[in-house]
Amino acid sequence: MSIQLNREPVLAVEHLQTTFFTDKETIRAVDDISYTIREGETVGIVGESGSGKSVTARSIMGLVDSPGRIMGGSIRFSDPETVERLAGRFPKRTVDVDDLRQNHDVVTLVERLFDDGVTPEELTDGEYDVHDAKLLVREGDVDMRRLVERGYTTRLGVTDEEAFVVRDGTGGYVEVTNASKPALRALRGKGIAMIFQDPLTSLNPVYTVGNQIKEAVRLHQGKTGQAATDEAIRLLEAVSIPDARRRIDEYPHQFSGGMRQRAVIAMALACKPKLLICDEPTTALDVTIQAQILELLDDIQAERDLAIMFITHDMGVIAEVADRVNVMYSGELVESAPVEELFASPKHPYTRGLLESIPGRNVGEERLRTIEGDVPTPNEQPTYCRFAPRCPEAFDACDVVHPVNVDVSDEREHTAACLLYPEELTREDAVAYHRAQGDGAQTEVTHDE
Ligand SMILES: Nc1ncnc2c1ncn2[C@@H]1O[C@H](COP(=O)(O)OP(=O)(O)OP(=O)(O)O)[C@@H](O)[C@H]1O
Ligand code: NI
Repeated sequence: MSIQLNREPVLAVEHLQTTFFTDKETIRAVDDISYTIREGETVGIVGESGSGKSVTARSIMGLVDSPGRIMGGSIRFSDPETVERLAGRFPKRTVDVDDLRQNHDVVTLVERLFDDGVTPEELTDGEYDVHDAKLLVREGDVDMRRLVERGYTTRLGVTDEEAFVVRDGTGGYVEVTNASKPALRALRGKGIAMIFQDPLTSLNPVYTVGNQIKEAVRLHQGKTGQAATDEAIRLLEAVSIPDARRRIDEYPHQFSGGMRQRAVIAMALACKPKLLICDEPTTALDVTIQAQILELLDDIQAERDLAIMFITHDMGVIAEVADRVNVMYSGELVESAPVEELFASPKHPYTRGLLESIPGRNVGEERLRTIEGDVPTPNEQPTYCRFAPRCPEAFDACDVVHPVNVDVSDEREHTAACLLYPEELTREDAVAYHRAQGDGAQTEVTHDE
């Protein structure tokens, strides 16, 4: 647990939008969310039930199935080893930006795009007409990387199907939202691993714990026989399972809840992931075991430089594990800050509400204060604040203007999406600011269709 602001993000989520189309309704479970996770950093995702935490995680793992669909945005995973591995396996879906720069002229390519029906608005986020867009291209403000990032490789005639591995001199990334099913399978486990609340979803009851860990070791480290057994024992010891040599031959039902979760962590580690997503991994466990598991994750992280995305609705757990916290509400990210900053100076009324409901926080208070009401299901593109109906500080504009994330402190990287900010503006100016920003975003979403 240490803040590493100077390091490169290993995961960058931008304008992610994941929607479920059920018979009854459309649920915008993840509605335009952006954030990054750096190497060795733990990012906590917190919010009440139904706020979209798990759907965010499943989107990153490429595990969103019908009736769900990723409707927009990007998820870039920048682990160099994964990029090279997938580039090797999927050469036809890989582009090298340096190669493109050497062998193509960006002006010609963009003109071809325009001929092909791409509008200058699409290319410049709605800001410029053809003439100005061409000028931007000629002046070098639109470069090859940008074209590739916008997902134009097919239309440029560079690949037959949209590329999902992008390489260039500064490194590269895998674009999860474009990845094929086989690529997603190759990404999971070894690149990004996930631990769920219920360890039984990851353990098969008919095989011994040892066999399951050995299988992961075989798949991801290529070890077999005695070498695999030794590695499995080593992993079980690494997650502090006592008497590992004997317990390796036991079945999941012979393990306690805490021990099962440890075994699942051992399985995840066998894959040597770069990013570990933990979706409420300790919620079902008692407090002592929970604390042990959190400590274990902390040790493992320090040892392996793992990036961790930790989902929980428990602010107390967040305080213990996270370097940075993202607060989600009804599909949206409403506040993001380094953990100390968030606890010392929460800005969004929702975050304040969550903090007030932590047991033992308000000394002398008898009843635990909770925020009244429930998280609304996000059914439509919001033209208002989704928290307003429950917000103690709501005012008229909250019903008609959608708040965007704005910087709320001099501290680095603290944002909140609330019409009360930026604090230095008058309320009227702040509202006007959010309204203007929101209009911009709306145009962009339409063009991303
Ligand atoms: N397979 C699905 N089909 C339809 N709707 C879904 C599906 N999965 C999730 N949703 C909806 O997406 C929204 C967000 O759900 P999500 O599971 O991400 O919430 P969460 O923040 O993880 O909550 P919890 O703390 O209860 O786990 C909810 O409204 C949920 O009903
Ligand atoms: Ni969940």
